[in-house]
Amino acid sequence: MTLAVRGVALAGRLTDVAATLGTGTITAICGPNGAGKSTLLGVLAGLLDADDGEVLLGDRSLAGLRPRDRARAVGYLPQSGEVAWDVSVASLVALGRLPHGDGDSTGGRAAIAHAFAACDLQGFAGRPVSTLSGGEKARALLARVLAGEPQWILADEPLAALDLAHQASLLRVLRAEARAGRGVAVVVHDLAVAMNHADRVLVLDRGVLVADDAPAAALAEGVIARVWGVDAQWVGEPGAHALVVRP
Ligand SMILES: Nc1ncnc2c1ncn2[C@@H]1O[C@H](COP(=O)(O)OP(=O)(O)OP(=O)(O)O)[C@@H](O)[C@H]1O
Repeated sequence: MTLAVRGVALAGRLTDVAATLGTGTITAICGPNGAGKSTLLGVLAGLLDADDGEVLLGDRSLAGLRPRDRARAVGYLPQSGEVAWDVSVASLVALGRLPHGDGDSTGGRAAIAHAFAACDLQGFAGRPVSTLSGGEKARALLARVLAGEPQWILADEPLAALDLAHQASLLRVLRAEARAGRGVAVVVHDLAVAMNHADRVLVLDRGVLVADDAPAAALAEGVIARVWGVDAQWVGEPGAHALVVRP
């Protein structure tokens, strides 16, 4: 089922943005600081109300869904991983089953176990969240999203706090979730990650969607020069590109 924005506008943040995201794929949302990436993700998640336009899940308005149905459909991982209560990692991840109300059922427990394994959290179950490092907490918060088995995973800079191995592992997890039929949209600053791992890239510039295409086209050197104002060159091969920035 598609997730789409139509003519979305939010004063000073987004201007007439329209895009349709498909399940089974990873969409990267890129752009300079302040371009509107987090705002767009928040609108797609139904957490931010746009001044104009609408968000559609399939042919239904996201805003018209009951909160529980919306939470089952869309899992959102915010940029800043604040946890209001100092619960254990096990309790935090189990919260992902809240929209299903089945944390104690066989299916619920299996989903939680899958999320723990996917995020490499074995051994952390009893730890209070306040004692985790930044990267460990980021993995616990992602596990909460995965435990909910949402149709859509919307993640705001999920790689930012992760070391190299856990970045690679997270990208594998997101690819597996996409292969399983979910839709994945991630905000990323690392354009090489978007180039090598996304199926599609949206580029925002000052609130305007300026590219919506396969990575090689959306992140062409000319687009990077225009949007980021940086003289950069792609080197390497498809799937293993690196971006060389000329000073
Ligand atoms: N709550 C808010 N109220 C008003 N303006 C906001 C609010 N949050 C963000 N903005 C502004 O909206 C614009 C887009 O912000 P947004 O956080 O979506 O950008 P971003 O592309 O995610 O940036 P970054 O890469 O720095 O995280 C920015 O100019 C920002 O200052």
